[in-house]
Amino acid sequence: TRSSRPQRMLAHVKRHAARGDPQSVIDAIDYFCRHKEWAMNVGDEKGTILDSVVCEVSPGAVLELGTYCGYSTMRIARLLAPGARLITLEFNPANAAVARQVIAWAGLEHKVQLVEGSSGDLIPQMREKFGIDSFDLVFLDHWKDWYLPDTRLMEELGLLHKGSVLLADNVICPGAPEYLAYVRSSPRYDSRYFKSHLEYTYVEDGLEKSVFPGASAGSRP
Ligand SMILES: O=C(NCCCCc1cc2cnccc2s1)c1cc(-c2ccc(F)cc2)cc(O)c1O
Ligand SMILES: [Mg+2]
Repeated sequence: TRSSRPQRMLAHVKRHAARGDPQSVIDAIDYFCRHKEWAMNVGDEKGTILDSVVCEVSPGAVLELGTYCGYSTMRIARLLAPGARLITLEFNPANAAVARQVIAWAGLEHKVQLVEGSSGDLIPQMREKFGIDSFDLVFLDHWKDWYLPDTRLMEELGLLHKGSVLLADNVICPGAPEYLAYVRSSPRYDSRYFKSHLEYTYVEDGLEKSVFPGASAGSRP
């Protein structure tokens, strides 16, 4: 049967990127998506903003919701300190299979744990299955109407600590209006919009960076 777009993307990576060189894999995917076939990676423009947030937070524990082909997974993992860990969740097994190969081609598999399944099922298992106490950084890039319920779930499970950073892709296109309203409305959330463009296009999109206030915030002093 006809190959899938992620499979064609992987073939392009194997042909044009150097094994063990994450930047060459990132560049190959950007070239493929800009000049051959559009795909929903965070892309180079928003990717630069993602990089700057990762460097600023220098997280020990990162959760990525939505792996797709592993593009943002690599952008994050290549910047992690030794011993820091990235757990990334992907719902679609075919995409997960491509992502594993992309991440391996970049030589980043030892920094990344890719888990297949839905965030609603997996987030409650983070402690028992992955020994995670809390996340320093969460990159939200999965179903847009799941950003808010999953954020509430992480709050309720105590998976966010004071200063944890949430970085959400696509808050304009396709959009996550309920999530935006939530993180922007609470006076104690420190939320900021980084205006950019939908990957590989001139359409407006952006990333919302929200610093979690700590469980006690919002209650009376
Ligand atoms: O849907 C998008 N990403 C989500 C895929 C969700 C699959 C998963 C669900 C799930 C549940 N639990 C755990 C893991 C996961 S992974 C998406 C779409 C566009 C886009 C598409 C067309 C268009 F015209 C304009 C923008 C751009 C983007 O940057 C995107 O990220
Ligand atoms: Mg996205």
